[in-house]
Amino acid sequence: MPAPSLQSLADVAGGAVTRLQRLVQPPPPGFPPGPAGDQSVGMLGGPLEFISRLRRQHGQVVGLLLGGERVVLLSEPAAAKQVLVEQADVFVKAGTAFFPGSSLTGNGLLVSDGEVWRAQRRMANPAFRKAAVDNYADEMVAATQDLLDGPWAAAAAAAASSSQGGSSRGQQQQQQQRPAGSSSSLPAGVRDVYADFNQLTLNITLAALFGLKDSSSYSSSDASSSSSGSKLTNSETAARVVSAVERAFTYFAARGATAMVVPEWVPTPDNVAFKEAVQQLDDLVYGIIDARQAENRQQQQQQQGVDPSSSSSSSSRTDLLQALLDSTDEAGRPMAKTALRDELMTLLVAGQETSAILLGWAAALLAHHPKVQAAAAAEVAAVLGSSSSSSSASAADVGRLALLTAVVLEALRLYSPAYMVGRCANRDVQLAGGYTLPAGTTVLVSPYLLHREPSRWRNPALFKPERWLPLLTGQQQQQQGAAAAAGSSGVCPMHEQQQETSGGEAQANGSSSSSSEGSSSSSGCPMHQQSSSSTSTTTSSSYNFMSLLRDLGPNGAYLPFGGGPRNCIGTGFAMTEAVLVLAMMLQRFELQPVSPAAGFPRPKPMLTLRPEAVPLRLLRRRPQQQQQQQQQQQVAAQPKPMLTLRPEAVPLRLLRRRPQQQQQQQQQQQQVETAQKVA
Ligand code: HEM
Repeated sequence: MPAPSLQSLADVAGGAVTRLQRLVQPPPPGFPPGPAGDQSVGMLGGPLEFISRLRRQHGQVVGLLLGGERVVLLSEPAAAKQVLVEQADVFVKAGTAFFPGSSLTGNGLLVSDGEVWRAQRRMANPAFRKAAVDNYADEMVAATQDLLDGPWAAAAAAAASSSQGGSSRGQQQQQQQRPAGSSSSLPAGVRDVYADFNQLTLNITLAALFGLKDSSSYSSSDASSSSSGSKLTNSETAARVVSAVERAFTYFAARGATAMVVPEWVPTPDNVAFKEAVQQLDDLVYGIIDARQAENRQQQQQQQGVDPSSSSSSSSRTDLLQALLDSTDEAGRPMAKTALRDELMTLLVAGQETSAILLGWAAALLAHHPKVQAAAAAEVAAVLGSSSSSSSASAADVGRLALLTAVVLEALRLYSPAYMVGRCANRDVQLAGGYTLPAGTTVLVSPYLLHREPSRWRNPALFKPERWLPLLTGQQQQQQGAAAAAGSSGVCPMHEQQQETSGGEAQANGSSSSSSEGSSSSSGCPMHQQSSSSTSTTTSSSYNFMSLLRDLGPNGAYLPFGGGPRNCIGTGFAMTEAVLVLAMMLQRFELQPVSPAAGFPRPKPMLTLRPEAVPLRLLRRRPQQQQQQQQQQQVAAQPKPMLTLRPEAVPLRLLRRRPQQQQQQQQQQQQVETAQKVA
C-alpha cells in the first residue's frame, strides 16, 4: 500500500468531520424520506433483511445515512433505469461509498470512469463477443469434465457402495478428492458443490481468458504438495486464490457499511489481512503475465532462429491476455504492467466468484425442486444424449436447452449474485419521483429487491423457471425470422404479444413480462412450453443474452448483470458457462438434498450474495432412466400436451382472428389493460 501523503491525511480528516456533521444535520431538502439516524448497524447485522425491511417500511426510494454517507436505496424501476441507463454519465462509479475503489482491482474496467473506462471496454470487448465466447466453450466443457469424472464420480461411487454396505474404496477416493476449501466432514456421496464450483470457475477463467490449462487441478497429489505454487492452477493455488477473494470481499462488505472511516493504509488487523489477500492474488496475476511474456520472447527467438530478418512478435495465442499484451495506446506504447495487472485482476475477481455463486444457487434450486430437475434432465438427455453416450456439450447446445436456460435466469432472479449495484451522483440531480439528490449521494440500486418486486413479478418468491420460456422461445423464433410461425394456429396470443414487443421500448415497460406471467393461473402457457421443447430438439439458434437483458430486462425489473453502458461484459460468458456446466452435470448426476429434512442453503451476503455452502448428495443417473426421459421429451415435442412440467389448468381467452390492423389495436389495448391490472 502506498504511504499516506499529507493531502490524503487531510482528506481523511475532512471526510470524517463531514460524516460526523451529517449525523446531526437534517437531510437536504427534497432528499427521499427514510429511517432516522445512521443505519450502519442494521446493514452490518444482515444486509438482505435490512434492505427488505427498508422497502417494506419506507417504499421503493429510501433515503438514509450509512456510515455517515448520504445513501439512496432504489427498487423503483423507473428511477433505477434513470440511474443505470439514462443518466449513466451523471451516476458514476467514482465516489460510490459502498463499493470503494481499492488496491484490489486498481483502476480496472469495473471501477474506472469516463474516457479511461471507454478505452478499457473497447479493448476488452472483442474477447467477450459471441464468437469468442463460443470458442471458450471447449475450455468450459473440459474443466467441467475433469470435475465430474473425478471427484463427483468418486462421490457417487462412494454413495452407491455405502448404500450397498460395500467397502469404502469409493469413499477413500472421495476423501482424496476433496475440493479446495471443502470440509472433510461430509457424509459419503455428499459434496459441497459450491466449493467445487469455486474451483471450477477459477479453472475456466484461467484457461479461457488467460490460456492457463492444468487438468491436474483436482488430483489428490497436488493437494498434499506444500510447494509455493509452481503450477498456477493446482488445487493448492486454487484454494489460496478462492480464499484470498473471499477475504477481500469480506473486508469490502465490512468497509462498505462503515464507509471507509479507516483508510486502507492504516495497519489495522483487517487492513493487514486484506493486504495479504491482495498480495496473494498479485502473485498469481503477475505470475501469469511474466509466464506469458517469457513464452512470447521464446517464440520470438525461435521465429528469428528460422528467419533472422523477422522482427515479428506475434504470438500463437488468441486469448484475452494476449489481446491486452498486444494492445497499444495512440502513441503506440504497450500497456503498463500495472494497468495490465488491474485488468486481469478485475476479470478474475468479477468473473470467477459470481459464476460460482450462480452455479451454487442453481444446483441447490434443482436439488430442492425435483420435478424441475427431472424436466431439465430430460431436456438435456434429448439434446446431449444419455450419460452413457460419448457426446459432449458444445456452445451450439445452449440454444437448444431452453428450460435449463430458464432455470439459470430464474436462479439469477431469486439469488442475484450482485444484490446491490452502486453509483455516485457527480452533480446535484433530480431523481424520478420528484426527489433531489445532492452531488456525492451514493445510490444503491438493488437487483435483489427489484427481482422480488410484487408489482412486476407474479409469485415473486417462488422458483418458476417456466416464466422465462415465452421470452426465450420468442427471441429464438425472431432470430430465425419465423414471423410466419407466429401466425400459425399453434401460438397463443400472449406469445404473439411477446414477439411484437421484444424489439422495442415496450419490452422494457413491464407489460410484456407481466402479461406473460399473468394470463394463466398456473405455471405458464403450455404452448410456450411446448414450443420450447420442440425448439430444444429441432433448432440451434443461440440466445443473445445481452439483447435479451438489455436496459433493465424484459419487464424493466431484471438486472442480474447490471444495466446500461456499464452492464456486465461477461454476460454471454457467464450464461454459456452456467448452461453448459449444469447440462453436463444433469446428464450424469442427479442432485439431492443431503436428507429429506435438509433446509435450503442460507445466503451469506457480502459484497456478493453467496450461499454459505451447498452440500448435496450426488447420484449417478442411470442410462435406462435417461432413455425413458428422453423418449418422454421426444413425445412432448409432438403436438400433444405431454410435458413433464405440466400446468395445472390452461384458462385461455379464445379470440376470432381479425384483419391485421384490428388485431394490433386489440393487442395494444390488452397490454394497457394488463399494465393497469399489474399496477
Ligand atoms: C453470474 C455471473 C456474473 C454476474 C451475476 C455478474 C454481474 C455483474 C454486474 C451486476 C455488473 C455491473 C456492475 C455495476 O453496474 O456496477 C458486472 C460488471 C462487470 N462484470 Fe460481471 N457478472 C458475472 C460474470 C462475469 C464474468 C464471467 C466476467 C468476466 C470474465 C465479468 C466481468 C465483468 C466486468 C469486467 C464488469 C465491469 C463492466 C464495465 O463496467 O464496463 N462478469 N457484472
